[in-house]
Amino acid sequence: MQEIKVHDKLFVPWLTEQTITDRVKDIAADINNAYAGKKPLFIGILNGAFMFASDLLKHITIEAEISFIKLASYKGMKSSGQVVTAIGLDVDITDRHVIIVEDIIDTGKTLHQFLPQLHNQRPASLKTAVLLHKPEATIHPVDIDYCCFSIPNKFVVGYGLDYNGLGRNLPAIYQLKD
Ligand SMILES: O=P(O)(O)OC[C@H]1O[C@H](OP(=O)(O)OP(=O)(O)O)[C@H](O)[C@@H]1O
Ligand code: HPA
Repeated sequence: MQEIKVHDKLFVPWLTEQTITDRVKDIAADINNAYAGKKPLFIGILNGAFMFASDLLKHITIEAEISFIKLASYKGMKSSGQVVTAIGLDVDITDRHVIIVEDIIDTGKTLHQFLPQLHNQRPASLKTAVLLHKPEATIHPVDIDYCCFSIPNKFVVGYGLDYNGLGRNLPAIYQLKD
């Protein structure tokens, strides 16, 4: 894999497509074991989680449902501090076993704000499956139940994650070059 340019910035390879696939399969197997017979409802957070949610669900072999909501807060490489719900939830989650599918926990602001709103709707259980976590950047605590990769506090693109709209279609993950 070679370094790439997205808008004005250079990015270096960080996680290959194969590395991601292997780990996503492991997480799916853990969820299959934990949720057999519970018909979980996966909720993917758009836009960033579209690729992770798609690949994860391909390896879910138990009965399950998926829906999506759209939350957004990032402008360029910075959190705007405001989490906006652009498309809301169209399913009743009361008494359901809910698994939130998110591409990245960075500052933690997005899920820290959103999870209590879901708790209020009284799901039977509420857990999180996250592709990437930046522990050094997380200042708003979030419980992560299934985490694919802990990564350093550097901006990343690819596999659903963007820099100002570009890079989401890359099948691997790249890190901002120093
Ligand atoms: O932990 P945080 O600091 O809140 O960052 C994580 C959030 O930021 C990104 O969303 P963004 O607002 O960029 O929207 P997008 O998913 O449409 O790219 C990402 O998809 C997470 O939802
Ligand atoms: O490192 C990141 N890359 C892309 N989008 C993001 N949203 C939060 N952190 C990131």
